[in-house]
Amino acid sequence: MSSIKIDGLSKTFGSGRRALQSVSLSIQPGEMVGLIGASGSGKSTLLRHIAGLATGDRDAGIIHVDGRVVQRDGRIARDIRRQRASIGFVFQQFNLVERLPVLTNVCVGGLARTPLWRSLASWFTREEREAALHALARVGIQEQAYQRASTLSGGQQQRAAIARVLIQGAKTLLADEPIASLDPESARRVMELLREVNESDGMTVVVSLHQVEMATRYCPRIVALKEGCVLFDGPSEAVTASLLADVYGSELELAPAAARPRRTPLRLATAAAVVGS
Ligand SMILES: Nc1ncnc2c1ncn2[C@@H]1O[C@H](COP(=O)(O)OP(=O)(O)OP(=O)(O)O)[C@@H](O)[C@H]1O
Repeated sequence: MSSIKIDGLSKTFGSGRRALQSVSLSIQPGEMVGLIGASGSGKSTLLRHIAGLATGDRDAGIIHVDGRVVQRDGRIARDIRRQRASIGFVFQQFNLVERLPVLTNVCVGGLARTPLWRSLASWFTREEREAALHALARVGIQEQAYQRASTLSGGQQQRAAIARVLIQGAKTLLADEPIASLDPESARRVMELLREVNESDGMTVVVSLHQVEMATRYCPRIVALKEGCVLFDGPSEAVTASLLADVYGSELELAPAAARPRRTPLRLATAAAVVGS
């Protein structure tokens, strides 16, 4: 059974903009997939649809996660709250409640299993707190557990967000440009953490990234979107310069040299050179 199965998903926004066009994908349990594409190609829209945070066009598409329907023909499944408990979502901007302690933010990951009144009162059991501390230790920020989330660096906040997904007990982790606001070292640590969660816990990870080099380094499988369509779906080793030129087009041409993909694999550097020349 696929971890994520998407069949014929299309999404047209009110403006008439077709953000996704007949997208079909099948992702197996334990895969780590990098989602790449130029700005506006539909990466965030696709991730939000998988998580049931947005609905596709009517009569166009069905999404299963762990064998259960998330949405069908533009309608969200009735049991979506239960479904969401098994889908972790990490955002570019961390989505922590800044005035609350890190520990509370992480405990909230167990929300689906917690009665609403207890969550609202920020009242968690000792077991829940211990589990949150354990998750914080795993992501390497246990010493910050009692600080307000706002006092953490960007990288630490993103690691807290991942700890929250660990508490959630999610089988699938969707990460929407999780390193876009981070410095290179923090970005590397977050990507290492995603890989660790993927390999040690067998969690399925789908991560959208602007940095092609990061995507090919950490994700064995790459899915490239262009104008809402799947342009490429294959192993990262098969990502070539000409593919990148096709995926990014003028965006790659216009990007400052420092922002272009560099280094390994060699063909990525070639892509920048070819397209930028
Ligand atoms: N709420 C919305 N209303 C109207 N159009 C939208 C909405 N959200 C996204 N779009 C459009 O859908 C297309 C896909 O957007 P999306 O954010 O998924 O792209 P992306 O690949 O994630 O881009 P980026 O890398 O810049 O974040 C874009 O043309 C965008 O303008």
